[in-house]
Amino acid sequence: MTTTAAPAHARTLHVHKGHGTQNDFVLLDGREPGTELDAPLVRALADRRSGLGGDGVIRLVASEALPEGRALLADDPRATQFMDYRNADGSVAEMCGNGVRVTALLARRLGLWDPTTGDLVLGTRAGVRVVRHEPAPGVRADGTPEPDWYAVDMGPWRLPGGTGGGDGDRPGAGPAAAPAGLPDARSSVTVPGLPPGLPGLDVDLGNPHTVVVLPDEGALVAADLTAVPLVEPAPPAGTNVELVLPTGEETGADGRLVGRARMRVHERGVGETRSCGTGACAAALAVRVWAGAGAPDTWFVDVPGGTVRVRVLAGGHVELAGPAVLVADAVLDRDALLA
Ligand SMILES: N[C@@H](CCC[C@H](N)C(=O)O)C(=O)O
Repeated sequence: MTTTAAPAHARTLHVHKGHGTQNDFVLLDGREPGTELDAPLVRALADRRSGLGGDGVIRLVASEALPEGRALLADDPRATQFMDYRNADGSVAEMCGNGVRVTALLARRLGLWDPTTGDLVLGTRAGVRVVRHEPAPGVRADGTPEPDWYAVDMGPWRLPGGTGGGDGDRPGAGPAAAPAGLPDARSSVTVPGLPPGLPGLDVDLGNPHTVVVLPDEGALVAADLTAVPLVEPAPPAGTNVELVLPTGEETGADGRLVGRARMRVHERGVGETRSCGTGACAAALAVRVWAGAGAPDTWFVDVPGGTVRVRVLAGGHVELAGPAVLVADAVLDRDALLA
């Protein structure tokens, strides 16, 4: 006699879909049953043909539900919520800058965060991240407001050798737009469409990045990011590769210098995406390091999906700000999704 085991999970799965500058995510409310993530479920949700589609999948979950969350809570009892982030290929990543903003918006929608009462303190595998709400920066041509922005203290950044952020890490290696022969280059990066073996600077934002500064727009357009770039020596846990083109500096409203750069990115575990928040931070930091003394502390980074702002903060931290948007609530057929 055979018996039919009861399904381990409900046959439906309630999810949310959102993006930050078109870096898009499927999000789940960890309070709902059956939302524990594993690689097959993540891949199915992120699939753009047979699933809902996304660059990553995020579960907003009580920190006490995960070992990584419990470890954070011991150090910072404010971090009661945790961003469990996975790349589209099912791999676990330490951090996602755009994802933090969209997770903050989800926490707000779910009534788990009220920005009028204070900042959101969110646990991640890279540590605690503090999120501040910024009102919509402007209105669109049709008069409707742009989406609200969220500014995230992304914590400390690190260059090769474990050095932290700060002025002491700016050797003044020369103009940002002239990367050849930079003494800070620690990796050699080969991307189809570009000359082989370009110098790349490794920047740690909690997750790994390798930044290549390009000389002109032609190179930015010509780069073929359909395949994983070759980075040598091979980073042990892989890396996200940013191609960045500094496009100018201007004086901001407060009289301080503001830099601007364009970026394309190949994300570890995903492929080319239309934005990467940690990548934008890495790109701005690399350009600033290479530009040397007097380079701006604030950068606007233009990506295919929009614009984010990166600010170097005192104490070796960096801040990422940009929009967050939720576009859908959906109920999926779990069996069909995983079939
Ligand atoms: N899109 C994210 C980064 C996501 C993780 C990355 N692919 C990795 O594996 O490190 C961002 O906005 O930072």
